[in-house]
Amino acid sequence: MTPEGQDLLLRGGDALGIDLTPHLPAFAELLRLLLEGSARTNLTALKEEPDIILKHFVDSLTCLQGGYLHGVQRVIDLGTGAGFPALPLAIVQPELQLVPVDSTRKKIEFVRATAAALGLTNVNPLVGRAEELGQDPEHRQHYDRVVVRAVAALPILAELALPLLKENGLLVAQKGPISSEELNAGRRASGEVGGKVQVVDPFTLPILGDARTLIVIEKLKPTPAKYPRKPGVPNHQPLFWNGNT
Ligand SMILES: C[S@@+](CC[C@H](N)C(=O)[O-])C[C@H]1O[C@@H](n2cnc3c(N)ncnc32)[C@H](O)[C@@H]1O
Repeated sequence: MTPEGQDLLLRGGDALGIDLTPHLPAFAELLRLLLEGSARTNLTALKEEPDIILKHFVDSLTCLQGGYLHGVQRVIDLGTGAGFPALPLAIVQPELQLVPVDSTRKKIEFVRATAAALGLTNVNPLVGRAEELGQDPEHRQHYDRVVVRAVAALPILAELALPLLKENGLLVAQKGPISSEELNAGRRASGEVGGKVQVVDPFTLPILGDARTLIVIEKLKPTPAKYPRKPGVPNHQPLFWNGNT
């Protein structure tokens, strides 16, 4: 990582109240592996150092705002892609037990190899679909938190994530700006699957100023057995929602 990149990362961390100085070597290695992996296979659209630092590393850490991940253990990252937000979280919060999940095997292979190279023993990646894990007794009602960044519209996320949570567990969703239509559908869908939207927090990404929204949905009661529906159905027939994802 260049000195300019280090400076960006530290400034981004400062804006979130996190001193990333002790983690500079891990993030530098993550950057190197991501650039190397992206040259071999299509892992992420971002290829430039400043973009990766701000839009992947710092952006991933914005889900620590509000303290929703403090004092918890089992955290599943649905649709982790190349490992975001799971890998930055695992670096900064080693006490979290993280399960990054993606339906694309090559992405999970990258996450597994990268976690091993970084010595992150708190990361257990899994190839799978959220719809299947949500009906698997090993995973259903098993997690304290679900984190999810840039995967689907809110009503879809509610159906995919809530079955995986223990009661009083939280879905922490990192999104861009959200329309009132999507939010209303997300509220109704959350109620349908046993949860409630508790927090809608608009903020801007440090340094770049891009609009972001952190949404927290609490699971209040068990999710009806019919949810999540079969793979693909939540996306094609989202609960209470006809908009674009
Ligand atoms: C736009 S990428 C976002 C990746 C990562 N969260 C990030 O912020 O960089 C969405 C990822 O979600 C995965 N995905 C979408 N639907 C999924 C599902 N139902 N189960 C598991 N993975 C899913 C895709 O394979 C893709 O890698």
